[in-house]
Amino acid sequence: MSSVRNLEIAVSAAGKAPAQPGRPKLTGRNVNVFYGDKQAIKDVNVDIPERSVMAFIGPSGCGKSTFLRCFNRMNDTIPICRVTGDIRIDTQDINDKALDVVQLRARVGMVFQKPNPFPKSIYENVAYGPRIHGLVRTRLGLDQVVETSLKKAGLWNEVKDRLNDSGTGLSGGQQQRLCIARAIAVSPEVILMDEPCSALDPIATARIEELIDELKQNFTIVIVTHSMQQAARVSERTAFFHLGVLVEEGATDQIFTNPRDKRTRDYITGRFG
Ligand SMILES: Nc1ncnc2c1ncn2[C@@H]1O[C@H](COP(=O)(O)OP(=O)(O)OP(=O)(O)O)[C@@H](O)[C@H]1O
Repeated sequence: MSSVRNLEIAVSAAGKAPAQPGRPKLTGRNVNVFYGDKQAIKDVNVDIPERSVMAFIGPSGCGKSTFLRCFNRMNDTIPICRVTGDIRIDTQDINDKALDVVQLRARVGMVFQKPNPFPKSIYENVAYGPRIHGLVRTRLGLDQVVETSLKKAGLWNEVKDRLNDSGTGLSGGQQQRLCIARAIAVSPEVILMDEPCSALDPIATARIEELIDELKQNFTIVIVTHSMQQAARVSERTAFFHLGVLVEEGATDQIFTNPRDKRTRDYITGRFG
């Protein structure tokens, strides 16, 4: 990366208010993740403050997505994957065998790299979660949740006259906002975002970034991104991973302007990765 680009990242990050971490919403202590014999996450400790945005950055394959998936037990869906350590939402042990994973995933929603609306109407995409979780029992209540969720996701004005059209017929950026509305509809506390803009053009990306900025008033957001500019723009805190290790975590402006670790400095100045 050129020094000019790096300077742009630093300037963008330095313009943010200094981030004093709030009360931790998510915590990980001595977290290790294995795929068979291969260790993907090595003894990671982190506190993720509530109602803020934390970005996970680092070179491809360093374990960002693997670690993100620990917070809603999505790694359970990979048979060879094994997670150890203590991972909590508030004081609740996420890996507690007695914990209802469906309920956990309502509390900790997820938005994926590729928008993945159900092949159903726009309305049904948003209404499905509240209905199966029994959050709303009347049609009027459901209408209200659909409208509120689409408004919070910044999509209402674009779709309000065609709620019965298929969600898959929307543009990529609209589909991603529909997926965010779907996540919001079950009133989560946390939204995990795994490279949510990587399939989007710059305008759709800017729209999602604005949305993230609004959503952090109410939700704790963790975003995996390959774009350091994006991390600098949207996050209060940034965690840099390398080879499965959380090398450095701190206020985003500190990570981009004054990293403590040489590996972080090398990555953000484009010397590797
Ligand atoms: N389902 C899987 N089975 C086996 N190994 C896996 C699986 N998923 C990830 N890995 C391995 O775990 C390591 C971390 O992968 P992960 O996808 O978490 O990294 P990442 O930092 O998110 O990468 P990227 O930025 O390329 O998405 C890699 O070595 C990867 O090959």
